[in-house]
Amino acid sequence: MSELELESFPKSGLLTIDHQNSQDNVKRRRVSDFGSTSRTNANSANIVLQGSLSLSSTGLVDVILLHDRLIWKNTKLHGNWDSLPCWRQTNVPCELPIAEIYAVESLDDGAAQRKKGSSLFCHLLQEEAPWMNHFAVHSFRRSSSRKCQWIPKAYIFGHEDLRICEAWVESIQGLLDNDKQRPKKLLIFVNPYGGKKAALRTWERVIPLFHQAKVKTKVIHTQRLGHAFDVLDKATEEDLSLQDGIVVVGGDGLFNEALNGLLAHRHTAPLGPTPKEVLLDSAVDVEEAQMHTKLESTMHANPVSCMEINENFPFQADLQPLLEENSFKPNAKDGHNSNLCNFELDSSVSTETFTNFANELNQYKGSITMSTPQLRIGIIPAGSTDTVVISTTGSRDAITSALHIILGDNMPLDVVRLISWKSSNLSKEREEPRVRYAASFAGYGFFGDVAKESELFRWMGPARYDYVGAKVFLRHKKYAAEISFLDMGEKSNVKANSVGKYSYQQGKVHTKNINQVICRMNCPVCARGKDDTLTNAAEKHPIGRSSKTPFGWETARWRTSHGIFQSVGAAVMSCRNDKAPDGMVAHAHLADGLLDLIMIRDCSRPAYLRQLIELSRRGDNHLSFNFVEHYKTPMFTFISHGEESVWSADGELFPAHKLSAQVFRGLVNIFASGPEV
Ligand SMILES: Nc1ncnc2c1ncn2[C@@H]1O[C@H](COP(=O)(O)OP(=O)(O)OP(=O)(O)O)[C@@H](O)[C@H]1O
Repeated sequence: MSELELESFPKSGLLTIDHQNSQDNVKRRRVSDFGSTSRTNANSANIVLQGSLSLSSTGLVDVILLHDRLIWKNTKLHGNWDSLPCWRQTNVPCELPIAEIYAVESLDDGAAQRKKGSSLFCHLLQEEAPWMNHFAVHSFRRSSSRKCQWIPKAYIFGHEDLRICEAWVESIQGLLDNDKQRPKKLLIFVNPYGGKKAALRTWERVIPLFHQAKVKTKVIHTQRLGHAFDVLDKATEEDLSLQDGIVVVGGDGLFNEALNGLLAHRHTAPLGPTPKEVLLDSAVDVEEAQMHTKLESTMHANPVSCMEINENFPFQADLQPLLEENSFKPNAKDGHNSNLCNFELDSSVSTETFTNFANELNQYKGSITMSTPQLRIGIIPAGSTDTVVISTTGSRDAITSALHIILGDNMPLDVVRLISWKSSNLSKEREEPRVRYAASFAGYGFFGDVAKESELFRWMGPARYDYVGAKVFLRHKKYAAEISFLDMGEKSNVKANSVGKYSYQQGKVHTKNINQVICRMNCPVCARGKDDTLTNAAEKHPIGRSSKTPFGWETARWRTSHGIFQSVGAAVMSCRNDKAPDGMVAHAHLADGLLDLIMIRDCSRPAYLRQLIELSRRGDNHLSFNFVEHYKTPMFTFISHGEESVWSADGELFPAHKLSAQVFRGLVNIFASGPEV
């Protein structure tokens, strides 16, 4: 049988049930994936079931169930299925991807009566014969006014023969069950304390969706800070293997706890480049500080040596020649004050050395020692900012998030590992570093201070960030620090050419090198590195860039920035939020293996205010201030020289003295598919 034609449809009953083919895995295709060819492949091999049914608000329809979608058409319209130009004229979607059906259920009399209140089909029910049987196909529609928001929508089909309804339910349910990505069992953490303290109500709103989809849930109401972390950290592999995913009903803080609880003892990777081991206390001795800066830069110039140094504290004698070889010069333009010096060392990393290091990290990238490494984390937003959920689904809506989870959406997410190194001048013995993971944002200086102080005002709810932000801004503190990072050659701004002053760039500047692709569903940038394996890692950058790309890894080099900063931010994702709908860093990606390092140097209050407003309103595309440096990097190290602030990593506060950070591409999987628009 070639293309299906409407005339070939039966006027009642069932034609075909293809049980054999219905065992195939469901193709996870969304409406947007079908394109113009969508209706041309309805051939007999694809058909699971077909027949005539009644559809609420439409009347009698001819229906075909394919392996990847459900198609129906009003029986009054005749002609070839391929050449129907005005399907949409009925205002009813006629094609529903299986990947967008979250549940199917028989409606017994009771359910049908309950549904009578629904405007969509009460009319039909009243007009239909009383012996009519019904079943509901639960899907969603996309909101026309709110980006990426999904609204549940039920399609009520009916037939006078109960067995026919049951056959349809069974067949559709079979296809849903065959989709192995859909979770069957979930562990849920509800934080009654987060955001506006509405998490319990939020959870109650979405429970019916999970019931309809027959997803079993085990719910834990968190009792205290760290509760979710402890549960997941202490969970045995057997406990975890019983779950298909972890869901948090809360904010970024609770998500961060779950993330860390899963990774703390299960992720292993070499520690990578470290900040220097000796404190440069307040940089009183500038000469000494410069010497250490030189040494540090030398270490960074050779990452493999750097890792060896980790093992052999304090420094190896054989580093000395390397140290002498490297040229080191203060940046003369900025050298008007030793404390404001902007030292920079451009040391190209040899291809071989870098590839070795990249391979080593790659080797450990996926090494989560968990029996269920594909365990996904989901978020139902009930926090104060909900950055992670907005950045990964495009919407701050509990129902939308619940639907993503039930449908089993899956995407990898970059995670940055932050290591806070503790050591003191008095004792040169190394202490155990403190390790923490973050998926959205880590910040120092202004950002750290706001995160720290806002905890004292939690009773204010989400408004605490505005209040504390204003307070910290007025204090206008500055911090001496040194940041070394692997510059991937994608920068959105020039280096500061004057420290302590500010001036605005004219027009659109310095964005030509930055990747302008906004991260969305099926993002090509995030997809680029998916096939990385150890075997081809030598030919590819660890973050997935081909060596042929203009700003690929052959241009990577270590840089060191040294001076007075107002804040340092590391954004792992775009950090969308209500105030900045495109994200604080609009061009950041969810799974490209890079973070956006934004260093804001000393500047006047008005300049800083303007920069903050620009950053929060319009994102990084407009960071055209010359006291702002913005680089994409997979790793950096940080040392504070003077008065300390704290690092805040997704709300978790860190001692700030020495820190190193590496991004692990796609380290965890989440229940999301990226913003659709
Ligand atoms: N019962 C509880 N009492 C006190 N704190 C709790 C409790 N349960 C969880 N917490 C802690 O509350 C912190 C914040 O929670 P959450 O992230 O859900 O909300 P939020 O901070 O308001 O939102 P956001 O992180 O989006 O700004 C988490 O770190 C969590 O550990």
